[in-house]
Amino acid sequence: MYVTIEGIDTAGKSTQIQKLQEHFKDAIITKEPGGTKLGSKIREIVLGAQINSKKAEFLLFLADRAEHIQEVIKPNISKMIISDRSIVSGIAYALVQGEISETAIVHLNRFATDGTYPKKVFLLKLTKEELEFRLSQKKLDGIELRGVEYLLSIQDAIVKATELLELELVVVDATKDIETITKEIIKSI
Ligand SMILES: Nc1ncnc2c1ncn2[C@@H]1O[C@H](COP(=O)(O)OP(=O)(O)O)[C@@H](O)[C@H]1O
Ligand SMILES: Cc1cn([C@H]2C[C@H](O)[C@@H](COP(=O)(O)OP(=O)(O)O)O2)c(=O)[nH]c1=O
Repeated sequence: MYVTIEGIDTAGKSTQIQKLQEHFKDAIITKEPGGTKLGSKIREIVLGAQINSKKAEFLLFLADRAEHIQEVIKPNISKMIISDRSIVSGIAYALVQGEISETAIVHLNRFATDGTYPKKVFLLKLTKEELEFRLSQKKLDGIELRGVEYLLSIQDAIVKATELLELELVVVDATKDIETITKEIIKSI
């Protein structure tokens, strides 16, 4: 089963992926952007904050996604795959960005993935207060520098993205302690 862990920056995705890896020893653990050789190069470019064109940024994420689906997801689709982000983030960030129409965003993402979507989406949901606290604790990258309100609107857009793709969504309270969250996810998988 292909599942994805979604959430805004600092929601605890990497932390949970690490815990899930300890539990599901045979699972394929992967991520977007950066789950392939090409993807790690694209990741450096998109997070480097030197892109001016929003369309260029969107297309780079799509290129990362197409390579990831072909090289990692499709060959392992019968196994347990746990991904840190997916098409769901791709659609959510692009919806909030607002320069590309909803129809084009969904259509181009379907093109990039050949319609290979996660079976289950876990959203690690943060409150504004906890997001502010966690951001204050880390060095921010280009996307995170866009601010708290921006990230909270992404969180809502993640829910919208799962509706547009008709995916099963499990909302998890990301302010709970790490072990409780891991248990909730494992129970639901
Ligand atoms: N459930 C939690 N409660 C408190 N702090 C957490 C929790 N999960 C993660 N963190 C902390 O929040 C920060 C961001 O976590 P991380 O897993 O890197 O998030 P993401 O991968 O979503 O950006 C880290 O400092 C991490 O230790
Ligand atoms: C997958 C994807 C991520 N993003 C953004 C979300 C994140 O801010 C950034 C990289 O994601 P991520 O690797 O989760 O960053 P971090 O480890 O700092 O949490 O790219 C998009 O804008 N579009 C996309 O399609």
